[in-house]
Amino acid sequence: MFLELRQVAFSYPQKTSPAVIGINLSLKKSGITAIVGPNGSGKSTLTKLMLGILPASEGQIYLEGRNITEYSLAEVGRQIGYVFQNPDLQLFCASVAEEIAFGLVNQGCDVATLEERVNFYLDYFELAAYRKSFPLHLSQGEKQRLAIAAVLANEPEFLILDEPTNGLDAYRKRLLEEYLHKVAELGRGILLVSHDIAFVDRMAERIIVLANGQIQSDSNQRGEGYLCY
Ligand SMILES: Nc1ncnc2c1ncn2[C@@H]1O[C@H](COP(=O)(O)OP(=O)(O)OP(=O)(O)O)[C@@H](O)[C@H]1O
Repeated sequence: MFLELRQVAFSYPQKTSPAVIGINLSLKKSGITAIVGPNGSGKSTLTKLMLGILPASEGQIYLEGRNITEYSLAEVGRQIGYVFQNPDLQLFCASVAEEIAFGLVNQGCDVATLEERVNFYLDYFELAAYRKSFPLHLSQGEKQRLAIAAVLANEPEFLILDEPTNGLDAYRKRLLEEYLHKVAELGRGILLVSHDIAFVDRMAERIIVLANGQIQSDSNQRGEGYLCY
């Protein structure tokens, strides 16, 4: 298993009830899984636990068989690409092109590959006209596309995307879907957190429903009303 959670719970300080509790979950390295559930059901908290951003209050989380507490955040980041729910928290470079190049430069990517990849992602996500712009001056949908492009450009083995369709119009959503399907076809794993039921319906082969911090259902089956939460 790529990720394994055993009896995981997490409580935010000064909160009386836990944000997530009793989570047992295994994720393979391939395939598209979605986590859905009402506001405040613990979806983002769960993804932050999987990334080691938050420490579990109870239970264990294993990444490729090793306890997540044994990894640095940078080590987890090399294995799991994470698109934040709010792109403003993710974007920090001086220009759009630098934002896409940042992870690749850190990986020691050679100049020719770097240029090719940055140009590819600028083109695919229709950001080429903004390559020299300051990322935080883009529109919400452009920022969202940039945040996604910057993570995809690193070509991580596994991707976690928190509300990736936020701010995207129907056409850009379709482009994202096509790209994520291609990523999945390459054998890489994708975990989507989303309220966008039509998007989840088209993308995910496994759907985990969270309610009150607990897994309410976890299914590959698509029975009638499976997404009514
Ligand atoms: N930094 C924080 N400090 C205190 N409580 C928090 C914090 N972040 C989240 N919570 C609480 O933890 C619970 C789970 O929140 P979380 O953001 O994980 O839910 P979610 O399912 O992702 O919600 P949404 O669909 O609105 O994004 C909620 O009750 C929320 O108020």
